[in-house]
Amino acid sequence: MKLFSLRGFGVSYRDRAGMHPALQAIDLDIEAGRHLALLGESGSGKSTLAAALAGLLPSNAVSTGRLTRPGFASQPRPGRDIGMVFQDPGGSLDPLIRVGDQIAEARRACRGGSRADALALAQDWLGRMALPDPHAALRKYPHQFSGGQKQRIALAAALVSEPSMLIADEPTSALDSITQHAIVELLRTLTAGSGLTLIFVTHDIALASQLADDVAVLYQGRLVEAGPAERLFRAPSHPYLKALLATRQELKSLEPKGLDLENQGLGRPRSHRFAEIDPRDFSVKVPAVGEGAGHG
Ligand SMILES: Nc1ncnc2c1ncn2[C@@H]1O[C@H](COP(=O)(O)OP(=O)(O)OP(=O)(O)O)[C@@H](O)[C@H]1O
Ligand code: NI
Repeated sequence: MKLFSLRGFGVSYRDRAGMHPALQAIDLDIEAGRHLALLGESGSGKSTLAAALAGLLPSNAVSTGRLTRPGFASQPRPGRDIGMVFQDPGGSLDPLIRVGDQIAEARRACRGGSRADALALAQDWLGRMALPDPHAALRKYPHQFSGGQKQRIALAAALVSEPSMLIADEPTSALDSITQHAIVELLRTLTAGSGLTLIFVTHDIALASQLADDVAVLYQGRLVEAGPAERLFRAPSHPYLKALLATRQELKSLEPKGLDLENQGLGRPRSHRFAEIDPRDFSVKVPAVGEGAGHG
């Protein structure tokens, strides 16, 4: 089943100087239950496309062409039908509200129920997100957690209302690479077989390969490549994707051998979908900022 269908879709942003196209002539279908990575460099239009799908374009955005949502009975409601997580956990979390209350209120706003039940669910979700001591976490504030932990909390708040779809806009790009891969791996295992449709925005091809069924590549506001991840990574046709993959090869050849972080128990991803695109090729960095090193 198609959740979204875009034909000749475009978005421009209006300012005093005029209209600035951010997306042009996008033809794309998004299937329910699939994991789509939106890949592209900074400014290529990824967040604009994610916002358009969520129905959250800012007021100075003007869209053209067609965007239909055949998979939704009515206009999907952000929060209830579509969960969102952003790069900055501040975009998803309120610094002044206890973590438990935030997640519980997200649940109640969408699904009702008692506060006690919602808090129990909040604790449950924090546990699924592998947050240490989920019970104690309920009473803490966001600043008492590390960046990686905050993103786990933001994910719990987005998923607690059981949306049919999650849009994650570079949810890990502010984190160190080991934490990034740990969170993406968590997202992959949590969503595997759940039927949840995932749109994962990233400029990181290694992260994309870790969880995507399908990949859509944006370049300067245009969709230059889209299809099953396996095929695209094996046989890229657009020069931009080819260049990205070539960079990966160069990094690989520069990399010192024998840095086996996995055996040092540093939370490296356990499995990867594509042997040829191994996230580990990118992620050998000094693991100074570890997950679990909270600030509080
Ligand atoms: N609210 C806005 N008002 C005006 N222009 C915008 C707005 N949001 C984005 N743009 C412009 O639209 C273009 C696409 O931006 P967008 O944020 O969608 O790209 P992106 O691929 O998500 O980039 P990044 O990886 O840096 O997040 C850019 O030129 C950007 O400056
Ligand atoms: Ni963006």
